[in-house]
Amino acid sequence: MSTPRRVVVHPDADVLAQAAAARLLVRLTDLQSVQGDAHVVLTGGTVGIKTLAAVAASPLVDAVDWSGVHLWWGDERFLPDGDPDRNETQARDALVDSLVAAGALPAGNVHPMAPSDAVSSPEDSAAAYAAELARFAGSSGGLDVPPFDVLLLGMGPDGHVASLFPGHRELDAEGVATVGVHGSPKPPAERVSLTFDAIRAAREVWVVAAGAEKAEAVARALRQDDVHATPAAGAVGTDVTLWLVDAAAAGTDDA
Ligand SMILES: O=C1O[C@H](COP(=O)(O)O)[C@@H](O)[C@H](O)[C@H]1O
Repeated sequence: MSTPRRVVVHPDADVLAQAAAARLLVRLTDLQSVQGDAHVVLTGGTVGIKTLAAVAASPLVDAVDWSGVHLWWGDERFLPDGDPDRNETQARDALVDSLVAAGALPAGNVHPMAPSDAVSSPEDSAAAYAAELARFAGSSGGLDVPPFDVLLLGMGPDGHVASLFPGHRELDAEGVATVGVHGSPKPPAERVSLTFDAIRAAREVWVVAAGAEKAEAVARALRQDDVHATPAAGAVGTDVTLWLVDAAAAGTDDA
């Protein structure tokens, strides 16, 4: 079912974020030399947001034609619009709003999940997102999602990716692109997430993880543990599955 996982180890979280940002910017410029629109799925989390800040600060940010880039989210915390804990809010602050304000990124290319003050439940938000994803779906059949070029995922110390948590029933969702999530062990309890079917439709999946507290989960995921115990083990792309980690998360940090 999977492409081989490639692992790149960087010295620390800062270098990891800088390198992931550079990799994303180069990937986008490469893609734009051979195709029209590019679809990127953003992640929340410490390294995910640090990476977006590094994109914003890079001189290469202007090498990308952002008018041809669509931004999606892999998961969202089900909170009111503008809540500082929303992945959307943090991504907007780190990168997205500056690109929109500069006129580089059309506001319509930004596709957030509906917040809790716009819809009444995580399920409603998930359904609305599935419909938005379907509007941009390719013609290749399968799940109705856009042709995701790069899908970024952070990973929690418990091995969760997006809002797919160990032992939760959403891990087994099939034939749907999105799910509402209740009872998340990491606050807030209510969330919205892409499913594994949607994640695995992406050409390239990049998992970014830093810190010694994630080393055990990284090791379990890389030895392809059961996804019910370590959801990150199930995150694979159709062409590339890339793990971008720091030395502490790789378990090679002697410090
Ligand atoms: O809650 C979430 O956590 C994960 C990982 O976050 P981190 O701070 O441990 O890096 C993140 O990937 C996910 O998108 C987010 O909603």
